[in-house]
Amino acid sequence: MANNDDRLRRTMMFVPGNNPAMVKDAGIYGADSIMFDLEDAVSMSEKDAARDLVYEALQSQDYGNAELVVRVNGLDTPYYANDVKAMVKAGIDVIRLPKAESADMIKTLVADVAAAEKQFGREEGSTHVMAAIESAKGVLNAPEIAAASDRMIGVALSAEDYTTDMKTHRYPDGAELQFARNMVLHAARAAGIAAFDTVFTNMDDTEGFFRETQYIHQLGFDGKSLVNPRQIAMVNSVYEPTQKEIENAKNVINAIEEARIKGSGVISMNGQMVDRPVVLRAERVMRLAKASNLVDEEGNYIEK
Ligand SMILES: CC(C)(COP(=O)(O)OP(=O)(O)OC[C@H]1O[C@@H](n2cnc3c(N)ncnc32)[C@H](O)[C@@H]1OP(=O)(O)O)[C@@H](O)C(=O)NCCC(=O)NCCSC(=O)C[C@@](O)(CC(=O)O)C(=O)O
Ligand SMILES: [Mg+2]
Repeated sequence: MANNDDRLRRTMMFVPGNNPAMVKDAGIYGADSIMFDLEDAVSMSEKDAARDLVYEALQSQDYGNAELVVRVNGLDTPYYANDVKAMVKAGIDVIRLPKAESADMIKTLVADVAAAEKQFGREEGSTHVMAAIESAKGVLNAPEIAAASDRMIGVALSAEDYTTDMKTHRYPDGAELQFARNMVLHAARAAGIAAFDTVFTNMDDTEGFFRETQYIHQLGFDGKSLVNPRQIAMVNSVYEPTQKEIENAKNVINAIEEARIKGSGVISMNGQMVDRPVVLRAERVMRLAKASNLVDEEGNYIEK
C-alpha cells in the first residue's frame, strides 16, 4: 500500500508561483495543503523567477501545519528538471506532476526525485509525489498511475484540461465529468491513496461551488483542488461532521472497545450491526471533527 496516511486533505489551494504577495500570505487561510504552481499559472517568461520565488519562500516563510505541494512543469518541458531539483532541495513535501498519462511518467518523476534527494542530502523517500489526470489517456490509465509508486499520496482530476481534451466544456450538472471522477476515485481507493476533485473556477457562483462540493463529498473524494481562499471555508463546512454524526461515531468507538475487551469484533448498537467498516468510518468522522475543532480531548462535541 502507498502513503495512505491520516493527514486530512480537504483543501489543496493553488498559489501562482510568480505572485510574491500570494506566495508570502498563502499560509494564513488555513488550507490543508498549499500548492505552489510553476506550471499553467506562470507565463514562459516568468518560469525561472517563479521557481526562485517559491524556493526562497520555502526557506523563509512559516506555513504552519499545511502540507506543502508544488505543481512542477510537465515532463516534456525544458523547466521540469530544474523545477524538481530546486523543490527537492528546498524540502517540499509533495511534487504534483501535471498531465500524467502513464505509470512510466510517475516512475520517471520518482527516479528524478530520488536522484535529487541524493544530490542535496535529503532523506531518501522524504519527498512524496502525486499525479494530476488531465486527459482521456490519463483517465483510462488512472489505476496504473495511482499504483505506480509507494511515494504517491494522491491523484487529482483536472477538469479544465480534461474537458478540452474531450472536446467539451464544463456544465453546471457535471455530467461530462462523471466517468473521469469515478475512474480517478476508484484508482485512488484501489491504490490506498487520496483522491482530489477538480478546481471550480467561477468565483461568483458560490451556489454552484457548494453543490459540486456536496456531490464530490458524497462520492467519497478526500477533497478538492482550489483556486481561491474564499473556497476553503465552504469545503470545510461540507466536510465538517454534524453533532449527530460525531456522537454516533463516539458511541461506535466506545462500544467496539468494550466488545474487544470481551473478545468480540462485532456488536449490535441500537439495532444496528457495528463491525470493522463501521468503526473505520467512525474513526474518520472523529478525525474530521478534531480538525474542525468540534470535539474536546475526550471526543465530546463542543457546542459552538
Ligand atoms: C481566481 C483569482 C484570479 C481571483 O482573484 P480575486 O482578485 O477575485 O481574488 P480575491 O478573492 O479578491 O482575493 C482575496 C485575497 O486572497 C488572495 N488570493 C486570491 N487567490 C489566492 C490564491 N490562489 N492563493 C493565495 N492568495 C490568494 C488575494 O491576493 C487577496 O489578498 P489581499 O489582497 O491580501 O486581500 C485568484 O484567486 C487566483 O489567481 N487564483 C489562482 C489561479 C491559479 O492558480 N490558476 C491555475 C491553477 S488552475 C489550472 O491550472 C487548471 C487545471 O490544471 C487545474 C488542475 O490541474 O487541478 C486543470 O486543468 O483543471
Ligand atoms: Mg491543467
